[in-house]
Amino acid sequence: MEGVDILPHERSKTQFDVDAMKIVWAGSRHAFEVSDRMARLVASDPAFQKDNRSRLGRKELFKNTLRKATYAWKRILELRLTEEEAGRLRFFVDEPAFTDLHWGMFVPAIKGQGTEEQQQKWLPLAYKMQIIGCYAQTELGHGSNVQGLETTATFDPDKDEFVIHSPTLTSSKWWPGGLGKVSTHAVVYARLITNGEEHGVHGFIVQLRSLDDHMPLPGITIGDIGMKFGNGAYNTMDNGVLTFDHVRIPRNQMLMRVLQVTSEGKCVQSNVPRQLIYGTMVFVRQTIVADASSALSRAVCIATRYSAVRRQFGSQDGVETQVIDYKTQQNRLFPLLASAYAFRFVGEWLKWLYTDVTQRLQANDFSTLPEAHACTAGLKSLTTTATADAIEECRKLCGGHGYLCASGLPELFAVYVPACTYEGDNVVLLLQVARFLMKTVSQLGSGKKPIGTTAYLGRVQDLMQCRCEVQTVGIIYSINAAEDWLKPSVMLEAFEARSARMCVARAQNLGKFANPEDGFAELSADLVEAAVAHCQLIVVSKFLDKLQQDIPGNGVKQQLQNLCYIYALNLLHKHLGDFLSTGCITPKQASLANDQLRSLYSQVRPNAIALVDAFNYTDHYLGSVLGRYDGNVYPKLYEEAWKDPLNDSVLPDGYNEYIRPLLKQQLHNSRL
Ligand SMILES: CCCCCCCC/C=C\CCC/C=C/C(=O)SCCNC(=O)CCNC(=O)[C@H](O)C(C)(C)COP(=O)(O)OP(=O)(O)OC[C@H]1O[C@@H](n2cnc3c(N)ncnc32)[C@H](O)[C@@H]1OP(=O)(O)O
Ligand SMILES: Cc1cc2nc3c(=O)[nH]c(=O)nc-3n(C[C@H](O)[C@H](O)[C@H](O)COP(=O)(O)OP(=O)(O)OC[C@H]3O[C@@H](n4cnc5c(N)ncnc54)[C@H](O)[C@@H]3O)c2cc1C
Repeated sequence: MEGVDILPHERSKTQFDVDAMKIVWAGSRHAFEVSDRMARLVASDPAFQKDNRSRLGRKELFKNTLRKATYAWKRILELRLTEEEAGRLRFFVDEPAFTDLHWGMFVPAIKGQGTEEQQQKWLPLAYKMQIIGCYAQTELGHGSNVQGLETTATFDPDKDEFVIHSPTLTSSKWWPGGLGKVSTHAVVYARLITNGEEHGVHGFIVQLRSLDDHMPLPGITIGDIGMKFGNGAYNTMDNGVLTFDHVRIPRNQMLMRVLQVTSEGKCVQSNVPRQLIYGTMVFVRQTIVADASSALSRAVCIATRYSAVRRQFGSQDGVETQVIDYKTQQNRLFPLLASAYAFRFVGEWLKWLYTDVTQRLQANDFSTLPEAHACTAGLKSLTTTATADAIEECRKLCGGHGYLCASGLPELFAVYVPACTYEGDNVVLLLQVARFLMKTVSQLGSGKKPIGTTAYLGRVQDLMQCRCEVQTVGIIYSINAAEDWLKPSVMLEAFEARSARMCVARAQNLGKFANPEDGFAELSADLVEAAVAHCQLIVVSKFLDKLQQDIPGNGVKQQLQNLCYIYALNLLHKHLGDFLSTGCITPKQASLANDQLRSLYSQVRPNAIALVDAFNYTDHYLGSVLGRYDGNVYPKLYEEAWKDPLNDSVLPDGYNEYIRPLLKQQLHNSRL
């Protein structure tokens, strides 16, 4: 069987209702319908063509992005799309652009940190795109350490204005997307100074460019920071540099939900916590988790379809084996497939958590903010690291052809990998989670019961005390056969115990230091491991929770169960050292877990193609010859090669200048 016959044959083996799975993946029938409509709209419009991106020079590429982004906006208005539809349309256009920062950070910053009055003034302008905004926080010399920003906003009571200034080279704003060439406005983060006193970092709405001729306003120097990793990729974005030379803005352009500055320069703290200044980052981190499942599922879809099409080495009847049938390929690919689903569900849950904390904040209940911060920071870190690694693994899973731009994977990797850095470097964010965990553990003795995602720390403490005498044989008695690993309570217990024990052990080690900050710095690598264990537990537990829901569709739940256990058992295998060294499981139980994992791979194998079809990606969105829905890989790859500009002529440019003289010289020398 060749090419176009393979994937239909694979699909005929499916053991579940793919249409029902599509709805589970999308989150609801409504979400599925919106996504499906927007994906088709984009795919069918030649204006959104994207297959030439990697061949364009920077200027052409950027102009092309401007064209697409403004055309997308025109279509959004013409079709009167809802906010949800517009978001999906931009998603399927699949080209990083200034609009991501305008809608994704500038608008949320004003919503989250602006007063009612400020929102009323600025949001309508932003909603109509009469102003275009970006989020200017990071500086050349300071990114992770927000408290270390140098830009100043000094209040001048005589004029009722703030003076925004960049005192040093290192205080230049550096990186903000959309800043370099497009934004007319920015939310700029700067140290507030009133009456000679410092009041920490706050956000200010600053106009950067004239609304008439787009020229930078007096005192503002602005430009693009230069080419980034990869061809095409994130180079569609104008990440920018910006300096201020005593730029004046009215007092009412400081975002004042957290702290108000009066006309006398007095600071009045409102009843919301200071940390809300970081609120936009919490919001964006939550969306980045949802995006991780999109990027990962896209790579996995390409690698899975291609692994079914690709054959290597013989079988007795002369037909080579589909590479997807090799256990090694399954062992690399299926955990990534499972992770895509796992991240989807934890992303759904995180969205719920974010909505919940936002509603509480509006009612002046700030109690869940630390947990929301820890969860968004930790899950952003966990899912983006795993996704970036997974995209690269998918490229390798596609062998040599994965290295071709036509596979779609090099560009996907180049676009995706900065997610490990932006919106908080992943290690820095895990250290935030570790701080939260250590604080929680330190409060256990005081009788304060941990809640939410840390509730298990209270429970497992009890468990550790009452079963300490049997620790050498593992704390989970009930695993005596491979199938025992398929019990949700067993899996949860193993992950909870591992995380709790790692946290408690780290807390005990911290206690040995006279100065806790010294201890934290010295043990930070260990603390990061505990934070990872905690975040992995959250993902596993939210997947298990998902399975408790009513999931309609023939065989759908069974497939999700298989994926959930593959996700968890693969993690267990990868982090076996943690599980064994903390005495949570025995080597025998670990070996049973591996047996179970292999058995699950066999169950997923006939459904693999349908499980990636359930993502409902159009060929346009996938942007991959290897991942085509019809599996017609080789003829299309062959066709694609001829489109390369090098093949425009038989003889390359430079033949007469270089190749011909070289060959002639060799000929001449050989005749001597
Ligand atoms: C396939 C294509 C995919 C495309 C994907 C498209 C996605 C599009 C989205 C975005 C595009 C990219 C745009 C990128 C934008 C940016 O990068 S913007 C800049 C982001 N910058 C950062 O994230 C900086 C990271 N640093 C920080 O967050 C902080 O400085 C810190 C590390 C948290 C440290 O803060 P601080 O110095 O103040 O330190 P602490 O003393 O540790 O904390 C004080 C207390 O505050 C609590 N805290 C900290 N942060 C928060 C928060 N965000 N919310 C709530 N609370 C917070 C902290 O826990 C301390 O609490 P405690 O005192 O009770 O212990
Ligand atoms: C594509 C892209 C888009 C971006 N868009 C924007 C934007 O729109 N607006 C904006 O304001 N910013 C933006 N940024 C900037 C981004 O937020 C920062 O790059 C990010 O916060 C990391 O900060 P940094 O670059 O200073 O890294 P650094 O903090 O300098 O990190 C360097 C290394 O030091 C380590 N490190 C740092 N601190 C610690 C610590 N305390 N303990 C242990 N290790 C540590 C890190 O793990 C890392 O390995 C963007 C960045 C990129 C790459």
